[in-house]
Formats: sequence, structure tokens, C-alpha cells
Amino acid sequence: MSKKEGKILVVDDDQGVLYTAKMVLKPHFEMIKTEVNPNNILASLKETDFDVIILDMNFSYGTTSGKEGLTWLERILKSDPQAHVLVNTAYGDIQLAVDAMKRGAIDFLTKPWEKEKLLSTVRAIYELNKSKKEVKNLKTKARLLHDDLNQQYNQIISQSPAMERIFDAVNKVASTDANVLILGENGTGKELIAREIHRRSHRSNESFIKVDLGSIPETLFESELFGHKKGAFTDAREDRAGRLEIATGGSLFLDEIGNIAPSMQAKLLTVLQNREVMRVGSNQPIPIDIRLISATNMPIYEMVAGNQFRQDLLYRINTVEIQLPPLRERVEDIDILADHYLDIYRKKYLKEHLSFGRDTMKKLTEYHWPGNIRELQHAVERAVIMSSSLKLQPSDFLLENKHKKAPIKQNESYNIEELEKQAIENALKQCGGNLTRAAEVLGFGRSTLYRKMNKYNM
Ligand SMILES: Nc1ncnc2c1ncn2[C@@H]1O[C@H](COP(=O)(O)OP(=O)(O)OP(=O)(O)O)[C@@H](O)[C@H]1O
Repeated sequence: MSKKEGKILVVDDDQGVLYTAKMVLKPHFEMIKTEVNPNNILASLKETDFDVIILDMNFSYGTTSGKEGLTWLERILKSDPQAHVLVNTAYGDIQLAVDAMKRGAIDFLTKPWEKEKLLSTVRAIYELNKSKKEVKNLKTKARLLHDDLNQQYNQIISQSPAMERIFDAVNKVASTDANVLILGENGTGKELIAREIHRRSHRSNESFIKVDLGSIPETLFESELFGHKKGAFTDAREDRAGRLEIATGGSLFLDEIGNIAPSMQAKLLTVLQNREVMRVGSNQPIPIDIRLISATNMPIYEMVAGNQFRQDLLYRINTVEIQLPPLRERVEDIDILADHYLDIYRKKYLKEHLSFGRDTMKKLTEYHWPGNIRELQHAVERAVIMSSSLKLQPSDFLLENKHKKAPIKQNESYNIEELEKQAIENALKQCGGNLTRAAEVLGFGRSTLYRKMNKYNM
């Protein structure tokens, strides 16, 4: 072991034994706690997560039966079934050692101790415990990755100038560890972009862990994100690592971050600031090393202005911001995306010869696509399933009228200055009065924005 690790509890009523344990083990382990009174064991276990507990079998003066030790062993294992208890028996008392092992002790030592034997036994148990913990974390990780692989992730398809700018930003930011906030309507590809950032980052060999904050009930928020200790609440039947801990080394994708309750925002902020988590029911900090990518379809700046989202949390997550345009603002992408999905679904539904009819693509490119790419994907899948001819007709796409582009209002102004003033007002509103952001959204420099606001008496 290079850095000292491992927490050891030694319980014995003989001060000499405790002194020897400290002397032998201290140079090799992070913490050696000694306890003369067995009545304090359970309190110590609540305070610290010990890797090895060395337990004497006799405490009352003159007793040798080992009954007390067996009782304490049972109590320890009842409080923490995963505890690794190493029992101390008198030399030659094999029957007691066997009894203790049957009741769940991990190994036994005989007194008087041989120092080398004491150290090698404790070390072996510590390594075993560490491996078990690692296996458990890996199992959780594997489950999350498996869930992930079950979803279909396609390559990013685009030929629009609007998306060119996005790819440029992704290229620049991917190799850094900067926190990224992706904004955009539902179905615009926020998750796809988050995965792309991870794929191009130096963390790509580690996991990409997604947390859908919109679907986690407030009561489970802390345990899902930070993990819990066994017994921390009714359903906590065993120790479990949270998503932040599991994502360590890789990227954590917090989807729907605009949906979390204010009290949870405060807890998340603390964890991100301190770069460590504490599992629910534990007071032991665990360091985390994650690249944070967040996404939301909510008007996050308006939410900050309305005190629904903490400004300090926003500043923590938005080192770089990527605003994904809705599909209606990248009409150039509609036909290649439609072709892409047609290709997928005609194979899936064994209709290889199906193609788009003449007017069909026109209908698709004119539509407003409020559900963006996801809506287009579902519309093509549905049309492929329902079509009974070789060409997909406009009528195969049941696009709701209410989703059509808003008609141009009568009396709508075409005066450039009025339009510009209106655009500035809208941008300021959208950005919660943040001038720097509003200037970015408008494509002006900050000083130009000031000048124009002066000009329009704003
Ligand atoms: N440019 C693209 N090329 C190909 N497929 C895309 C593209 N953008 C999005 N998609 C697909 O559209 C669907 C929705 O994308 P994604 O889940 O990334 O959107 P989102 O913005 O995260 O959605 P939500 O806000 O609802 O969580 C996915 O199936 C995704 O693969």
C-alpha cells in the first residue's frame, strides 16, 4: 500500500493487547481505533465504516467461555451484515474459533499474537473487503451502462449552418474539463450532444452516467445522486454508491436540471463546490472527479430572475453554454433526417422499397416540428408502419394543424427599428435581464447592446 488506507477497530479489555495492535498496525493503516468497553462497539460502527474489526472473545474478568464474544459478534453482524470481524481466541481453543466462524466471523487469531501473523491477517481481510466494495461498485456501473446500451444512439446527422456552429463549440469544449450546459427544446438532441462531448473527451474510456432529474422523486434525490448507507432509511437494505460516485473518472449528465426543487439545488451546489459527496446516513466524505454536462428545456435565465433556480448553481454548471436550435430553424436538416429514419424503419419493418412520395417531403419541411427530431423520428416510423403503398404520401403523416407555423399577424410591423427594439426586449426577458447573455443571444457585442438600448430609450 503506498498511501495509507483502511480503518481498523480493535476491541479488547486488555490495554496491553490494544497497545500492541496500535504499534503493529499503525504504520500500515489509515486509522486504528481501540476500544476497551464492548458496549461502545455499536456507537463506533455508526460513526465510522471500519474495514476490519478485531474482537476479543472474553471481557468479564476471569471468563474464558467466549460467550460474550459470540454475543458481540452477532450484534455487530446484525448492525452491519457486511462487517469483517476477526476474532481473538485463546491459544488452542479451536472449538470457539469454529463457532465464531460459523456465526459469520471472517477469520480468527490466537493469543498471544505473533506480530507478523497479526499484520498479514488484517491486511488480507482489508484487501478482501476492498475488492468486495469494488465489485459492488462495478456491478452498479455495469447495470447503468447496460441500461444505457439498450437505448439506441445514432450518429449526429446534420447539414445546416446552425448545427455547424454547434459542432464547432463541441470540438472546442470536448477536450477540456469545463462544465457544459446544453439548452434547447425537447427532442433537439441535447443528450446526443452531451454524449458526443464525452466521446471526444479524455474521459471517453470511463463511463457516461446519465441522471434524469425530471423523473427522480424529491425523496429519492439524495440517495440516487449521493448514495446511501445501509439502514439510512427503510428501504436502504445495503450500502449503495450514488451516481456521482459511480461517474467518478467519467462524465455525469444531469438531464432536466431545470426541474429540481430549490432545496435539492442547494445540496447539489454544495457537492459540486466541495467535489465530494457523503452517502445518506454517513458522515464520511467521498471525493468525486467528474466532468459535468447538464441540460434543460426550461427558460433557465427566467427561472433565475423569478428565484426558481439558484443563480450560483447556474454559474457553477454553465462555464460553457450550448444552445441547440429547434428543428424548424434548421430546415436544411429535415430531409436528411427523414431519409435517415426512413432507412432505419423500412429495414426494421421489412419494407425495403418504400420511399417518399413527391409532395411528402414538402409537407415535412413546412411543418413546425414542436417535438423536434424525436417527433420527426416517430412520425416516420408511424408512416412506415401504416403505409400500404410503395411511396409514403403526405396523408401518411398526420401532423397536427395546431402545430403549424403561426400565421403572420395582420398589422404586424416590418419596420426594422421596431423589430430590433422588440428583439432586444425579448432577449432581455429571455436572459433574465443579463446583458452579457442577451448580447450573445442577439449576436451583438455588449457595448453595441448598450448603445442600442440608449437609442431606444430602454
Ligand atoms: N442531429 C441528429 N441526428 C440524428 N438523430 C438525432 C439528432 N438529434 C437528435 N436525434 C435523435 O432524436 C432523439 C431525441 O434526441 P435527444 O434525446 O438527444 O434530445 P433531447 O433534447 O435530449 O430531448 P429531451 O429534452 O426530450 O430529453 C434521439 O433519438 C436522438 O438520437
